[in-house]
Amino acid sequence: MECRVLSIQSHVVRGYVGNKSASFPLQLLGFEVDSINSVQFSNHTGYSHWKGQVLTADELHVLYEGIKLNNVHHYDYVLTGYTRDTSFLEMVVDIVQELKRANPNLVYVCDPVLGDHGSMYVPQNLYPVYKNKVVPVADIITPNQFEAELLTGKNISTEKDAVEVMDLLHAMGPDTVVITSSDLPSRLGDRFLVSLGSQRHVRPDGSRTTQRVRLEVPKVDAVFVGTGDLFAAMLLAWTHHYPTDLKVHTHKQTQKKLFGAQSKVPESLRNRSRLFKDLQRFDELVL
Ligand SMILES: Nc1ncnc2c1ncn2[C@@H]1O[C@H](COP(=O)(O)OP(=O)(O)O)[C@@H](O)[C@H]1O
Ligand code: PXP
Repeated sequence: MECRVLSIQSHVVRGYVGNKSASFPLQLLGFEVDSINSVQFSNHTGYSHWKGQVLTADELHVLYEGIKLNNVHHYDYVLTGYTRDTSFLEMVVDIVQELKRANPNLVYVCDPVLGDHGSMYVPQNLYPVYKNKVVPVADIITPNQFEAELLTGKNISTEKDAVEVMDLLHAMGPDTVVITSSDLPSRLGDRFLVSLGSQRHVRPDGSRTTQRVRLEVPKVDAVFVGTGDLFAAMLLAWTHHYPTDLKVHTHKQTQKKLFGAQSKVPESLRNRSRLFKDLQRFDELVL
C-alpha cells in the first residue's frame, strides 16, 4: 500500500543535505516523497560561501493550499529538518496539526535542527519555537546531544543523564526519542560513537513501558553533513516497518537496499549510506 511522506527540508544545488539526502533513500525503500524545500541554497552552510533563498511562511502556505485545493493532502508521515525562519516553523506546526486532524494516524518525525558541538547554526529565535510548539506535536524526534541538552536545559555527562533527558523529551510529547550522536564514552573504545534511543509504549492492559537502546557506531575520521537528515529519514522508514521495536532499526536492510541499487546511486550519496553499514550493534539499556 502507498505510504506518502511530506518532507519539509532544505534543498542544495551542490551536495547532499536535507531533501537531497533524505528523499532518494526513502524512495528506494518504497515511500512516495512529496518535498517542500524550506530553503534553496547553493550548498550547505558549512562552506565558506553560500547563497540562496529562504521560503517564507506565506510561500509555504501557498504551496500547501495548492495541494489542499486538489484534495491530495493525505499523508502518512511528515518529516522536517533544517529551517531558518520562525514564522515558517510556526506554519509547519499549523500544517502538521491540520494533517493530523485529517489522518489521526499520521506520524510526525522531527529533526530539531539547532546546532552541534556547543553552538547553534540556525538563528537563536528558532529555539523557543522548537521547544514550545514543534516538539510537543512531534511523534519521533532525532536531536543530537547538543540539541537534546538545549531543549531540556539539562547537560549530559553520563548515560543516566541521557536517559533523564530522553524522559524529559518524552514528557514534552514525542513517544520516540533518539539522541543521534553523543560525546559519551563507548564500551567498545574511543573509535565508536554512542547514540541512544528511547521508545514509550502503552501495553494492551493500559500500563506503560519504555524501551531504551544504545547504539555504538564505528567512527569514521571525517566530518559529514547531511547524515543527520539521512538518519531521520531512515528512522522513519524502519519505524514504519517495526513500529514497536526500536532495536531492529539497524539500517542493515537499508544498506542492502541501497547497495542492491548500487549502480544507480551516486558515489557521494553511497559514501554517506556506507556510514550506516555498521549501525548494527544495539544493546538494550537497563538503567
Ligand atoms: N564521523 C562519523 N562516523 C560514523 N558515523 C557518523 C559520523 N558522523 C555522523 N555519523 C552517523 O550519522 C548519524 C547522525 O549524525 P549526527 O552528527 O548525530 O547528526 P546531526 O547532523 O543531526 O547532528 C550518527 O548517528 C551516525 O550514525
Ligand atoms: C542547508 C542545510 N541543510 C541541512 C543541514 C543539516 O545537516 P545535518 O544532517 O548534518 O544535520 C545543514 C547543516 O549545515 C545545512 O546547511
